Amino acid sequence: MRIALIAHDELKDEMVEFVTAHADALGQCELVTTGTTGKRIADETGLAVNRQASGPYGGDLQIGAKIADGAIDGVVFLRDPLTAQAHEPDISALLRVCDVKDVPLATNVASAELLVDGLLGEA
Ligand SMILES: O=C(CO)COP(=O)(O)O
Repeated sequence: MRIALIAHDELKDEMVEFVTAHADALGQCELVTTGTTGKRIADETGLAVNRQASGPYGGDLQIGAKIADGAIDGVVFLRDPLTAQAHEPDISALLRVCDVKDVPLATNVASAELLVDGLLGEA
């Protein structure tokens, strides 16, 4: 399975916590991340990640392109619902292409648990 992991700054601690809790299952996957999220995950969980650019510098679009290519099976995108992002158009494009390609997308930890359970057979 190829899983994309992305978190806005206020949610990065939650992302590291989530990945740590599911390290066995996620460790079997190819993990694709945006830049800073991936650095946190790699440094703090030891899992290997394929880091793209940071979100504000095109990382969301790079992951969106992989989704368009059929190269991603599921996306966990812990979005900050309380902070405006300068690269909101890129974020919208990523969310949209998930719907276009019918790729499972979780935007909070509760749904991310279900996504991991559904795709990887673990909650
Ligand atoms: O901004 C992001 C997603 O929109 C995440 O990017 P970083 O992981 O580089 O912080």
